[in-house]
Amino acid sequence: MEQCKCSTQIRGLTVRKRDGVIIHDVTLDVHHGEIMAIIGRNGAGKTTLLKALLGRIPYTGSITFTNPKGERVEKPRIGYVPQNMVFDRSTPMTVADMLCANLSSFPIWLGHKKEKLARADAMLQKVGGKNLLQKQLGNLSGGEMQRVLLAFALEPMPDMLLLDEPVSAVDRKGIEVFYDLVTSLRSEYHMPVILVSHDLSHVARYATRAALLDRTILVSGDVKTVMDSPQVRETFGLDVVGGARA
Ligand SMILES: Nc1ncnc2c1ncn2[C@@H]1O[C@H](COP(=O)(O)OP(=O)(O)OP(=O)(O)O)[C@@H](O)[C@H]1O
Repeated sequence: MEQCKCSTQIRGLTVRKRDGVIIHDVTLDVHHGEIMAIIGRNGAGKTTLLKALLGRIPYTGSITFTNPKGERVEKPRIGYVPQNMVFDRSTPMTVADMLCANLSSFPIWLGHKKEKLARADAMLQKVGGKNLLQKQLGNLSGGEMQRVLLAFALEPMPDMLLLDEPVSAVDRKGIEVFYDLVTSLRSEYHMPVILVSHDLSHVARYATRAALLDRTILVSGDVKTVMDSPQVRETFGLDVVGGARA
């Protein structure tokens, strides 16, 4: 499989909405092969930063993607696992319907072609969800839904993966399985991952670098440096020792 390619350079990124500035002058580099955790209080602008990276909202400043040779990549493939997915839980739609719809323009009510179903199954196997194919979306647990969303984000294999609080409503075992998967994607495909999280112990355990955002980047660097910084202690109001609550 082709190795994932994109590093990103964010320079002077500012997002404004009617009520004023949401994020201001954000400058950050994320290199391929690293898991960059974005941490910060509620409303600090973390999701807004991801939306700007996805090109879903207008911004000023620049976001540049480059391959390992330093060449610019104009349209990188970016996989996104959102904070949550709002949908009608009574929908008869199955995981197979969702994944196959992503794989073809064939209307799902006409059934699925065998090869698409096999591919959807392979996508699920990659994320440890091999028995989920025929389940209805409304019957999935939080952890199962996260795996389906991850499978969805990985087809086609992206150049960069964005995860927004991917483990809310997921139990401890499910969280570990999810992060182990993300870690293996990083090592197997050298995929850069940007992870928004409130859980500092997960950040300490799984991220390679971190940045504290509060409308702008207050501190960034290796995880320990960021965790030990006065800015993080002040924001989260706790002693952080090696990334865990003291
Ligand atoms: N479309 C919008 N219009 C106006 N304000 C918005 C819009 N989207 C977000 N905001 C505001 O921007 C701020 C940052 O929101 P954002 O969702 O990026 O924060 P966050 O750090 O991800 O928060 P949380 O940790 O609570 O998920 C919030 O005050 C929010 O109300």
